[in-house]
Amino acid sequence: MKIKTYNKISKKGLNLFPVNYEVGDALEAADAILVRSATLHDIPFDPELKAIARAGAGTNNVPIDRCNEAGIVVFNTPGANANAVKELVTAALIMSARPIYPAIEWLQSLNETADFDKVVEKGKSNFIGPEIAGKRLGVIGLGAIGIKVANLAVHLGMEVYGYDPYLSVDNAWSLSTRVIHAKKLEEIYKKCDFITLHVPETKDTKGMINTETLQMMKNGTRLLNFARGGLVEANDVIAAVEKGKLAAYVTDFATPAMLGRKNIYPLPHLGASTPESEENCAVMAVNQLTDYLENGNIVNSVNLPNVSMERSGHARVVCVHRNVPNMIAQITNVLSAAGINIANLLNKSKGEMAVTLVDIETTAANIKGELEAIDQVLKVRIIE
Ligand SMILES: NC(=O)C1=CN([C@@H]2O[C@H](COP(=O)(O)OP(=O)(O)OC[C@H]3O[C@@H](n4cnc5c(N)ncnc54)[C@H](O)[C@@H]3O)[C@@H](O)[C@H]2O)C=CC1
Ligand SMILES: O=C(O)CCC(=O)C(=O)O
Repeated sequence: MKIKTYNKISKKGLNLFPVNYEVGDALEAADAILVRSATLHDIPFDPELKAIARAGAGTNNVPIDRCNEAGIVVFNTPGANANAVKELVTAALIMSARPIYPAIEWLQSLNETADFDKVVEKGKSNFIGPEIAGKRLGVIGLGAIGIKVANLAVHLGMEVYGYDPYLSVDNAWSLSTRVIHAKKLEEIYKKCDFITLHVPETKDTKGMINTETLQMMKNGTRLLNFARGGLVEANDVIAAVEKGKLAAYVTDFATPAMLGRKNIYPLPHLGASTPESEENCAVMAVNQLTDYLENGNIVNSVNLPNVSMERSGHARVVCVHRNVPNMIAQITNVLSAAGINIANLLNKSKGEMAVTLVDIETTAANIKGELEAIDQVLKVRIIE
């Protein structure tokens, strides 16, 4: 198997690939891609490409529609970098209130003088900022990161409002009972002193922070964006900071126009940049990819269902297809016409996509073409 990497991926993960795998950033005709933040939108996919693993959470750098058309499974690593992001957001929360960055900048600019201590003591009055305890924090998106941020903020003495209309049952169990359920985004915008974004960038969330929504916020709101740049209309946010509507904007996703501006604190997409998170993501991504390439099992895919079946029989047929009627019958008809006995079968669907795993008693290399010819079948593999 050839695994093409598009970013620097932790060795701890890469070392888990079977020894006969070729792994590198200059491979042609790759069987799988391992990527962090590099965008794959303009990259043509080889017919051999079976899977893409995003070592991280957000998959908006992967063209999911194109992957669906080609039967390519896209994985991510849910939660693997959530603690790293939570810790940076905690720093950002305090940085947005206490002018730590300008204070350091000012101090660094001082020259050595006899009255250094006096100058420092006098100058510090320019760097007063409020405490976060007792203030209201709105957390938009209560997934792996949002939950950790919300729970921590409760411990820091904040009154926390959470908004997530798609909150999963597992996440609900992990959320502090002291987090107040905001039923509408407006509630967060109107009530909160601090707002932090933890939603994926989708067609629903793109540009959600704009002149209209900023207008609903209290004067002097502090906004944190460690989710995606596309969630905010950059020019509207800059204008809101200029007018003081936002007292601070701290973001992992700066635009050039945001640089050098007072009260805008840009970071170079550092949320997941800890050794622990880089290792967690790489290990999870490599294990998921290997299980798919070796066994057709799927765990943590964003476009295909989870399927895991113990290997039995002689070989496994992996069919990725559209979620339409009569697929199992057509696949098993091809097998039975070839006199192949089925040892086990599993079929699952997710949205418009589905996968069928069939363990068979004999080899089936000769029927790959027939399976591929079935209408709505997107990718077929026979794993011996
Ligand atoms: N700065 C960085 O380095 C990192 C940034 N991220 C970004 O943070 C995002 C969230 O990451 P995780 O918490 O790990 O993902 P997650 O998938 O665990 O959580 C996302 C949450 O957003 C909710 N959601 C989706 N659409 C929504 C909407 N329209 N309104 C409100 N809630 C909505 C979902 O129900 C889910 O609970 C990622 O999609 C990614 O874009 C993630 C990791 C690192
Ligand atoms: O890998 C990275 O550094 C970025 C992480 C990220 O943005 C994500 O997981 O969505």
